[in-house]
Amino acid sequence: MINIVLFGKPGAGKGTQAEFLKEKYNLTHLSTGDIFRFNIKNDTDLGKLAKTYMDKGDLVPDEVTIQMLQSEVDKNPHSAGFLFDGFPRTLAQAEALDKFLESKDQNITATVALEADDNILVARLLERGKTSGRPDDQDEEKIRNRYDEYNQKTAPLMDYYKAQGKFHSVNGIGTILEVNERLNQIFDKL
Ligand SMILES: Nc1ncnc2c1ncn2[C@@H]1O[C@H](COP(=O)(O)OP(=O)(O)O)[C@@H](O)[C@H]1O
Repeated sequence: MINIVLFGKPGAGKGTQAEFLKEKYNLTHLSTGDIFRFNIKNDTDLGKLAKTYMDKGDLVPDEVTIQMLQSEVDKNPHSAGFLFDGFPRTLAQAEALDKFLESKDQNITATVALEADDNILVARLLERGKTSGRPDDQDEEKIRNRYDEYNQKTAPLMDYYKAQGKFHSVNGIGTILEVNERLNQIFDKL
């Protein structure tokens, strides 16, 4: 069983690459952003709560996110492995994930970061906002806030995983297939 964390700033291409990786390596793809958006669309209590944070580009509180993620993992008891996309995003989430997996005699196999320059990413997000309908993609201030959240809360996780010898990174600039090929090279060695 392999459990992978896909890292990257907003717009780095995590969702796009996860679609390829989940097929090729037979992984269950869990995107916390997608799960929150699904709940918002269906107007659930979780969706209503998450929306107040997401619309501003803030992170949803840890307790809410961790609990949601754990219940999604538990919905897939026969999974051959998970591809976590957009989770963990804080140190508390990373620690909770380690503990949770440990309670199931599992662990994180590796984390892979998609690296890209902020200016390229902001342009990508504004472009995506024209068609995605996502309020957090349509306003440069909200986008910049997501980068601030990332730099303050998520970037320190790289050191957390480096210390465990589980950190890899690939250049996220190039065609979708080029980036996919770089990721496959890492995944094939796990
Ligand atoms: N692990 C998480 N912890 C807290 N909030 C999260 C988490 N994952 C997603 N969110 C919320 O969902 C929003 C969108 O996430 P996501 O779809 O992964 O987009 P992106 O990485 O492009 O910003 C985030 O800005 C945040 O508000």
